[in-house]
Amino acid sequence: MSTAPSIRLEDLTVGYGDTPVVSDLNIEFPGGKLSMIVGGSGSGKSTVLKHILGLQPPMGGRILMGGHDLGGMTARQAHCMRQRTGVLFQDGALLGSLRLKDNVALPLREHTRLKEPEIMRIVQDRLEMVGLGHALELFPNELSGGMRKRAGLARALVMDPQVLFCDEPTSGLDPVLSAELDQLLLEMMCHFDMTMVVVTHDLASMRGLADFVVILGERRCLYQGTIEELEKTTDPYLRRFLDRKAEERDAPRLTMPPIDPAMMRIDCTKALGEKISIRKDERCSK
Ligand SMILES: Nc1ncnc2c1ncn2[C@@H]1O[C@H](COP(=O)(O)OP(=O)(O)OP(=O)(O)O)[C@@H](O)[C@H]1O
Repeated sequence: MSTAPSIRLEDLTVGYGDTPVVSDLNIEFPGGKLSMIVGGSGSGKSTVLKHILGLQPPMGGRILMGGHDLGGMTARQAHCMRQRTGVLFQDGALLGSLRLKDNVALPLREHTRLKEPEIMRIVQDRLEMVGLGHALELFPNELSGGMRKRAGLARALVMDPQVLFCDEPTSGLDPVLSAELDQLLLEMMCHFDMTMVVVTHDLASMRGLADFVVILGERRCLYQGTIEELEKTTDPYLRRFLDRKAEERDAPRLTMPPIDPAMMRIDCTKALGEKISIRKDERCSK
């Protein structure tokens, strides 16, 4: 049974200035599952993600993570929430002046009191998980596009997140690398008990990965539910999304201890209550 938080959008309207991009979203991304937001270019996928990440205030409605209203949080609660949230940006968002090991270590140095040897152990561990155990000393410009994405994933996972957001993780990758990254995301879902929300254009990824799908278009939510239900739809607009071969979902089971809560700078269990706390067990419970 997953302890990862659900993310609920209630009557959410998002946009810029006075112009709504997507209106009246009522969606619950289930806790411990992998959800995908898809839709045509300009349908508002990134805008919705930006709002869930708290980078923009909503025009209306609210966003709840694990039952906590993001709009009503204290600064301390918001800090804790961010600490438990990983984000994989399209290009990995690595700092060019830092070696890979230091890019991945950044959140641990910022948010924990862990000593350097322990930080390096975790960094090495995460980089090995994404297949970059050999690349600690490299700078971002010495990595391929696929490696940069995997490095960004290692950094997004270094704080043992309960929620991971990915913005177009397979963009710019060829089909083989895309499939490898999909497989890696599945492995990470298994390894970390977390809620993952992925924005994508990639229908093969959607079919291969998603437990829950949201399709945006015409300034609203056109579909929310499972892939299985989506496959049965006769809606002409939605049928356009359904023209690629499904991929096998088969994630290996991995194990690794989480970061000791005593090593966190702020006790988020106290700040956020029981609903959002550092997990101690229940790996791969799905
Ligand atoms: N910072 C901004 N200010 C004003 N309008 C914006 C801003 N960012 C995006 N938009 C507009 O919001 C709408 C939705 O854009 P958004 O990037 O969310 O779509 P998307 O579905 O992610 O598109 P794509 O798949 O092409 O990345 C577009 O009409 C875009 O022009």
